[in-house]
Amino acid sequence: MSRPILDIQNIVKTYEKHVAVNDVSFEVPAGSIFGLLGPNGAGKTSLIRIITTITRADEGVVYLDGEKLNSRHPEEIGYMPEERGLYRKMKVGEHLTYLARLKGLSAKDAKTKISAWMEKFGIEDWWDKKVEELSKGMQQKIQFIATVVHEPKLLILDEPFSGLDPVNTNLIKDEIHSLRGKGMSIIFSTHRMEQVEEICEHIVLINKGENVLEGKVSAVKDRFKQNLFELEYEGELPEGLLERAKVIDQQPGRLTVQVAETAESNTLLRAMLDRGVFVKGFQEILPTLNEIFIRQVN
Ligand SMILES: Nc1ncnc2c1ncn2[C@@H]1O[C@H](COP(=O)(O)OP(=O)(O)OP(=O)(O)O)[C@@H](O)[C@H]1O
Repeated sequence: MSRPILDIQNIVKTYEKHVAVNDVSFEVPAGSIFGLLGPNGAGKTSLIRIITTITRADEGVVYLDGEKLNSRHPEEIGYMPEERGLYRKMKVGEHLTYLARLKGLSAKDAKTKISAWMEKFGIEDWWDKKVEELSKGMQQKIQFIATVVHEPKLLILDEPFSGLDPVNTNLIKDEIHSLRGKGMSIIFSTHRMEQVEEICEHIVLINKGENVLEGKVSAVKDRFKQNLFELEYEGELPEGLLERAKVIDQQPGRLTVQVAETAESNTLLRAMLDRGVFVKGFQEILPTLNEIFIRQVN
């Protein structure tokens, strides 16, 4: 396996007496979109602030691309916090240039790259607009540009779609996929599990400061599956066909069953076909990440 972009080992963070992060370890595979999940107060922001060197861990160590976290690393990370922080009185172009310069870009490079992003988003005429003249969603696009303009190795996005309409959500989503396609690694933190299902390949679930679940989304779902299958058919089901399966739900032409083990679903399907049932659909029902999240944090 290639080296992870981020290797988090035994991180502990305590605020006065409250342990916000309690011995958390996980790896973020390079070039992946990784979901950092957990309920309110789980410790996600505390972890992100350690990764971005805003605060220090009390214990543990973080490696970015194989190197122990150090003062050069902020230039290699792009962080879009949930609390957006743009200076309202500054003009958009000037503001983006200022932020890009902080991340190490030359004035010339900053201008070229910012202009390219503004053009890509169709907002090139916003250069001289003041931040306060922009709507919340418009400011969010600016914040996204500020986060990615220096082409960081690691992008950390906290609720990047909050406040965006569906068109702009898709625009940012497409950009996230395109950046990932160019090799960027992306940590995505959100409470919207359907977005995680859609976007992330790996996840870690933090609860009460601890890592309670991690892995590939497909493997996590597999681990929590309950051998449920949905069948769509035409006609009547012959007597005795469902003897070995537990019927969870039965509607005309549609059946949800639970079998003792996955292989039994094949036996059931074969029995249906052998007995002349016209099967229109047959599929396994895997738990949603939302269901898994709720089960794990309760
Ligand atoms: N500066 C601080 N001082 C004291 N306690 C803090 C501080 N920052 C966070 N905490 C506490 O640490 C715990 C973890 O907070 P954190 O912000 O990391 O959670 P989170 O997972 O990001 O939550 P959310 O999803 O609500 O943003 C919470 O109990 C919070 O009250």
